[in-house]
Amino acid sequence: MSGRPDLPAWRVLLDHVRPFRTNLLLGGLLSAGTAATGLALPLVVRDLITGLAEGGVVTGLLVLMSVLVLAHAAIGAVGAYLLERTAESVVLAARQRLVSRLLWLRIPTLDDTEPGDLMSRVSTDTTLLREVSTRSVVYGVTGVLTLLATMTMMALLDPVLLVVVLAVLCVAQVVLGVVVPRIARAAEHTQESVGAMSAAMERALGNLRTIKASGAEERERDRLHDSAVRAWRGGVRAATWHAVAGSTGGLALQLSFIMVLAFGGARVVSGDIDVGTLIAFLLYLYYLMPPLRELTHVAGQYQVAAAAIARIQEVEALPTEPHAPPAASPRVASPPVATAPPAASPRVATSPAAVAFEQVRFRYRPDLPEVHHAVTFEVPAGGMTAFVGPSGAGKTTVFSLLERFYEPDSGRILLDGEDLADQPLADLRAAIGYVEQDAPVLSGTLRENLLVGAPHTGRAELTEVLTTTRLDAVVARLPDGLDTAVGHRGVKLSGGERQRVAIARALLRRPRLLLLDEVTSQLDAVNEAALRDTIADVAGTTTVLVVAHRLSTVTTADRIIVMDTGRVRAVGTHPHLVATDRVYAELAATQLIGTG
Ligand SMILES: Nc1ncnc2c1ncn2[C@@H]1O[C@H](COP(=O)(O)OP(=O)(O)OP(=O)(O)O)[C@@H](O)[C@H]1O
Repeated sequence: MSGRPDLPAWRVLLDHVRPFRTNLLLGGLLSAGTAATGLALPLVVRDLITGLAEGGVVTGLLVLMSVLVLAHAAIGAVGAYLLERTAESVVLAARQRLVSRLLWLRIPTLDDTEPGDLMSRVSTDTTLLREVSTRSVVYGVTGVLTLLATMTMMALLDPVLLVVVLAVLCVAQVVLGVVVPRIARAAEHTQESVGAMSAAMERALGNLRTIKASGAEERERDRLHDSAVRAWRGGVRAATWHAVAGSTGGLALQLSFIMVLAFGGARVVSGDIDVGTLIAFLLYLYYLMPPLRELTHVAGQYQVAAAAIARIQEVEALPTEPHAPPAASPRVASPPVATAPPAASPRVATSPAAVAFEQVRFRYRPDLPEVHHAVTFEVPAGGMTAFVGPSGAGKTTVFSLLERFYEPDSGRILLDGEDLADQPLADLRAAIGYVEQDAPVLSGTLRENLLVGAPHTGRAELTEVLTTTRLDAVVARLPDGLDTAVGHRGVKLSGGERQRVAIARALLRRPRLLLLDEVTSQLDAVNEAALRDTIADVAGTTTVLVVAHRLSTVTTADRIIVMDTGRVRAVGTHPHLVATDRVYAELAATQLIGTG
């Protein structure tokens, strides 16, 4: 399946339908079979009536009629089921492909998109493929075949009258040529508005507390109503053009009828054709009506689907990260822990990683100022290293670059002396435990949250991590323990509990490199001290990098890297920096932690 946005919609549609062509063909044939059994029925009825009138035995015909009725119903049901199933399968495949793409989107791409809009492409736009991918294909094909067959019969009867009909239909075609693109534009507009509405909805419901606290419900409601009205307007416009297209087709046939009557009458008078031919021709003209109506409808449907396909194609064209599962579990330290089972301790089986930045320059987007100006530092394997410095200095960016959420513009980032750019992404991320600044917790149960990155964790290991992060008391307090649902973004937990859940989640991955971004900001003094002990413990077997505003968390660090406006200003231990670095000394002084 191609994600090229320049492909015409019909090519993309064919790509979507191709995997299901056998079912589609079968469904189409069964639909034709249903029509055939339906057509055969009147003939049997005619024979039956004739047979009855002549006093003959009609048992056979009655049986045949029953079989035809049953076959008609059964074939019709199976055909409809197959077509509907195929349509659902087309939608399912499109949704699965989009989901697989969205989860591997590159973070810079995600920074520039609205999640709600992307969600509406997966849920709403894919639904629009349903109708057009099966029914419309079948009706389109049968419509064209019927049209050609009928026109052939008309040509055989009187080619001159056929030319008259075609002339009228050509005029109608010109009108349709104007109308159909307008349906497309209206559909495009509707889908965009539905996307905007989903984005606004996601923004509102995802931040309802902030909106309520800011008293902004009415403004948000107006914004949502606006999007809904825009979608409605697009829908109404599309319906209007659909109606114009439908009546143009009908009108063209009525006009053809009048023209054929006039021209045909003249040809009968002049003796070119007989009355019977004219009547047969007029009957065929009426046979044209259903396929023409179907084809006009299909053209409209196609335009709506084309708008949805364009939006789906945009997602398919978004850049994604390469994805392959991690090669193996994180690198094992030598000698491996042979005496104790691996589940006994979450943190002894891996070897710590060394990290280095070499002249790293980075900006988030080409139009934004540089965030890292030749950042250089080295962190040996093991121990704890803290990043401190004013807000906006580029500390979190160090972590984002280590996770390869973004790529540096120049310079190198090394893990154990190997350039990150040369390491498979999945392996790299498997080696890193990352606790983000706002400690995100996913909706679901506490257990799901803890095990999201390490689903095969043993009970002993989980219990140990819960104890280390002091979550055991929290779990004991919760009504369903680990199986308690934590709510959207973990709203049912306190800020400090969320931070500890995020830390436990990272520890359970047994990282070789642990990145902790502002993880003590919401902890009370007791829990902060406990976490300090945990970090010190972890730092024995894992390289721990910490971003901290509170210097109390980092005074015991093995080294502190002071960053300022995208540069490394100084590196050293707390006492060394207090004595030698003005910015650090000021930070230490303002936080009243003493300078010793
Ligand atoms: N996704 C992003 N897109 C664009 N600019 C960004 C993005 N993330 C951060 N920035 C900018 O990059 C700069 C450095 O941000 P960073 O988060 O690394 O700073 P920080 O030192 O961690 O700050 P803080 O201590 O406040 O968390 C800031 O000016 C910020 O506005």
